[in-house]
Amino acid sequence: MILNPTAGRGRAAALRPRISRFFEERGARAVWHVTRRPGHASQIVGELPPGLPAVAVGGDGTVHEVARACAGTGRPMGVLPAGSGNDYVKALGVGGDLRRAMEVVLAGEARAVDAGEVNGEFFDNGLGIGFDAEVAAGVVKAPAYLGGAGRYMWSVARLLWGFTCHPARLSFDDGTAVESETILVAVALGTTYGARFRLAPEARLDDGAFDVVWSDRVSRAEVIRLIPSALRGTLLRHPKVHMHRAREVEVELGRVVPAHVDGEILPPTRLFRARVLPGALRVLAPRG
Ligand SMILES: Nc1ncnc2c1ncn2[C@@H]1O[C@H](COP(=O)(O)OP(=O)(O)OP(=O)(O)O)[C@@H](O)[C@H]1O
Repeated sequence: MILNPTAGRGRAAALRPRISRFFEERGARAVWHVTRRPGHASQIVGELPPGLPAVAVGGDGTVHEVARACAGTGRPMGVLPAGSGNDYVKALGVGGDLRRAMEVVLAGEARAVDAGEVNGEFFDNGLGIGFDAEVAAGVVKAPAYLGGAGRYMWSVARLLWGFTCHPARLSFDDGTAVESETILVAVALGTTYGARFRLAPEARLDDGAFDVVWSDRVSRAEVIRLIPSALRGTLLRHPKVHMHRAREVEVELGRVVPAHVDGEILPPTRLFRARVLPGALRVLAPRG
């Protein structure tokens, strides 16, 4: 168990006795490793005996660090949701319920799923460029009492007054290229971003491809109307929202635009080259 004690605003640490008890009662023993700083989870996993499963106990930041260290090694990764954002467990088909997630870790099956890489940075859930990343960066300023999804909504609302669309050229590995002025580009492996927003409702973790989602130029009123669609997962029905499935994508922006992978902010740049790493991760997922 790779526990980030700060995840979920400190709530993750308090889950430890409950998790230990669950496994003990079923004849298994949880061995705990507690992270001390950002990046520590990857280091801990790198030092575990080969083949032993590593279970991320935290939010998507912890999953990102554990996944990065497991990718390409054959080591299975489990996830126990204990953060303020728990997007990856939704893509896995586990959901946000801790008890169900513990059952999957104990009795699920190891499945190969895709990961991604952009400008040399690993990701397991998605790359977001533009509005998405500005929202992720703004979440840290939101009042703590709002909780995960509430803090994300707070950041969305705050940004609506000043957002701009970004000139972008998207080139895909099948030779297709499009130019647009978009509010964001999501290069998605998983379905869900920012705790609740289903930006890529049709994405599958094991199809060997990204679902790349972008928009035409949109006004503030249109963005406000798009938010409920993003929450419901019906975004792709909107005529100004587009999706293309690709193994590789290059996104060139007219100017430097903020971007993130799995919620972690990337160094500023105008050019993003992303490719799928097919089947690079083994994850503990529900059987069948
Ligand atoms: N001991 C630690 N002290 C401070 N930060 C840590 C520690 N261990 C891990 N971290 C960092 O905490 C960050 C947030 O973790 P995580 O995403 O798992 O939790 P969260 O509550 O869901 O956070 P978020 O609100 O970002 O979704 C990660 O980027 C990780 O690098």
